Amino acid sequence: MESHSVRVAVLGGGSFGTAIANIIAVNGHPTYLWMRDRDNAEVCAQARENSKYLPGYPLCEALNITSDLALAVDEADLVFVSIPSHSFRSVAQQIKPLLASGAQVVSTAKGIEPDGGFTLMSEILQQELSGHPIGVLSGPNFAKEIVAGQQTASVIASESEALTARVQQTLRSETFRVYANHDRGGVELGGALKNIYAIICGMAAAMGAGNNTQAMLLTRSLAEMGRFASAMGANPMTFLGLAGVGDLILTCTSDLSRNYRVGYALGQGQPLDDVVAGLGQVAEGVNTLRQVKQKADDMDVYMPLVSGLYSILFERREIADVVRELMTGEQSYDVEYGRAK
Ligand SMILES: NC(=O)C1=CN([C@@H]2O[C@H](COP(=O)(O)OP(=O)(O)OC[C@H]3O[C@@H](n4cnc5c(N)ncnc54)[C@H](O)[C@@H]3O)[C@@H](O)[C@H]2O)C=CC1
Ligand SMILES: O=C(CO)COP(=O)(O)O
Repeated sequence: MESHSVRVAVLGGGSFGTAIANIIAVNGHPTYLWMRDRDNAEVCAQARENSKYLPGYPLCEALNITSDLALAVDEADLVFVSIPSHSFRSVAQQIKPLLASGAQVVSTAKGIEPDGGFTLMSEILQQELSGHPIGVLSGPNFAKEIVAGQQTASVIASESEALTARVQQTLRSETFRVYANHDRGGVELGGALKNIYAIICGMAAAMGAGNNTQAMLLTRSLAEMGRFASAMGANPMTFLGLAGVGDLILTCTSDLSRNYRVGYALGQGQPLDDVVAGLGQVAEGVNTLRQVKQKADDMDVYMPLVSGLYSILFERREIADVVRELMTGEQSYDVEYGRAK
């Protein structure tokens, strides 16, 4: 436990923000969970439960739940931004005038800014909150399993050793373990990219894919992730860690994943807009697919699974035709880090 208490703000009263805020409050640190909706904040504070996102899981009595952003952020030593990528920049801009100097800021979002510039969430924080130490938290972390007390590991990535040490101390518990990594870009890309492949694996499962196919998809997904990350200057070895293969396996094999559920529904023939609208939570993989497809084309990075899913979701191609094309295309190398194809 950190020698003194750390004042923490968690922004975003959804599944993941609520889960990590609760851990930190249970650990005895003054913790504020900010959610934008005042009525929802008051109901959660009274009920000591986030019934919309994590029904049935009581929240620590010491956890402060508020819709007052200034109150939440004021004098915070450490701020977690658990806001979906579509609104991430606007929230970062809102806290800019409120942050104490030296406050450390950590993104938990696993997405890419939707404006087509391929901006990562930590890059948004750097742009909007320059001068503040920045980190990224990612890994195989289903919020529902965290609050259920399942043993979980996560990774905090930052150039700042002080930030990684503080996050490790603030979040650690008997059921939550945090590993450090210096490759912030690689950890962040891992968290974002895996959501694309979760959609693919959910779709395959809905269509009756067996274990052979799931194993092939997981392996070739990892190959594409490493190839793309290398082209982006990240360390491909990062993808052998929790934010890479760890989160890929988790999210591609469980219907606890929103992205997996989107893919499954698509595999059953449901229209994308209906599926996303019916989810009630964020599924970052749909936007990430658009951004990664564009970036891979721009950089001429070979990502057949990304291109195949893109053609199904946005070019109305039949799944069966795309699968046939992928299976009968040019055969290449198994492990090809450093090779173009
Ligand atoms: N780092 C990790 O291991 C994990 C990260 N995540 C990521 O963290 C982010 C949040 O995920 P969840 O909490 O699961 O999403 P969620 O869909 O459960 O909740 C999103 C929350 O953001 C709020 N929100 C949306 N737009 C907003 C705005 N403009 N201003 C203020 N609040 C706004 C919503 O009201 C909701 O409370 C996502 O990018 C997700 O991929 C999710 C699970 C694990
Ligand atoms: O990132 C997650 C688990 O690590 C949550 O995945 P989904 O966003 O697909 O639910």
